[in-house]
Amino acid sequence: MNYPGFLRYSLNVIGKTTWPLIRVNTTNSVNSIGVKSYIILGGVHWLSSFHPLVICGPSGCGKSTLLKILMKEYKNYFGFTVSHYHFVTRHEMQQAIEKGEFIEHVEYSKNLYGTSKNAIKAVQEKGLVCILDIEVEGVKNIKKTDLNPRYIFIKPPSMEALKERLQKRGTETDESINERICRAKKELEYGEMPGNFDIIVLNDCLEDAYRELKNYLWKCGVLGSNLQEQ
Ligand SMILES: Nc1ncnc2c1ncn2[C@@H]1O[C@H](COP(=O)(O)OP(=O)(O)OP(=O)(O)O)[C@@H](O)[C@H]1O
Repeated sequence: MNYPGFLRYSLNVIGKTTWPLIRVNTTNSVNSIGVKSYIILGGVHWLSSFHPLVICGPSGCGKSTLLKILMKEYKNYFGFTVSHYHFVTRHEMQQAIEKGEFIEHVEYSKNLYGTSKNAIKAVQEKGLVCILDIEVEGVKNIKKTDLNPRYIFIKPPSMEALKERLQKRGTETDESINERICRAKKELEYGEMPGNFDIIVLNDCLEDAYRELKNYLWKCGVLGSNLQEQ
């Protein structure tokens, strides 16, 4: 069983030093001398300082699908915050934006969407890695802040495949699909520009895409090195 957020500490584990943070899974982990437990040598750091993850990609590329699998496999690691429409009046939201309460915000179809600092903080205070599923414009805004997340771009195999996925999902009208496809072209341009994202995951075969995403999360330390051994 994975420790819930508050119990996930940064530890120095016998036989190896893990940094900056590891997640301990006592039931399955065996350390270098074959003992199924850990001794805490280092200090305790809350995971709240951990880099958030920004996940971005054209509508229909499979962001939610991949995140659902990730959150199912690592139940107590991630907290989700979407760039959401706030159920307040437009005026109230504008005031909050002016006060600097939002880390990013964008306007689509005359609605304001945004991710508030409080929403991120609430996830981090639970000791979870905060996942932000946001649009390209939101990514651009986040890049101006000191949030310092890992940037992940999910890319569809082709425009045709993207359109087919949106049609099959059955959530959009023809008009909305066309709007999304139009927007996708610009988003792909931005997503594929070198330096804009830490990783571009091609979501053609879902299994391969998930493996690539997970490998990256291991590589950048979001998923702890001790878990890798299990
Ligand atoms: N690799 C894949 N192969 C085929 N279909 C896929 C694949 N990944 C996701 N899908 C399907 O494509 C559709 C769109 O996926 P999903 O809803 O996850 O996209 P999204 O990027 O989260 O979209 P939005 O930004 O609009 O929320 C879903 O019906 C999903 O089941």
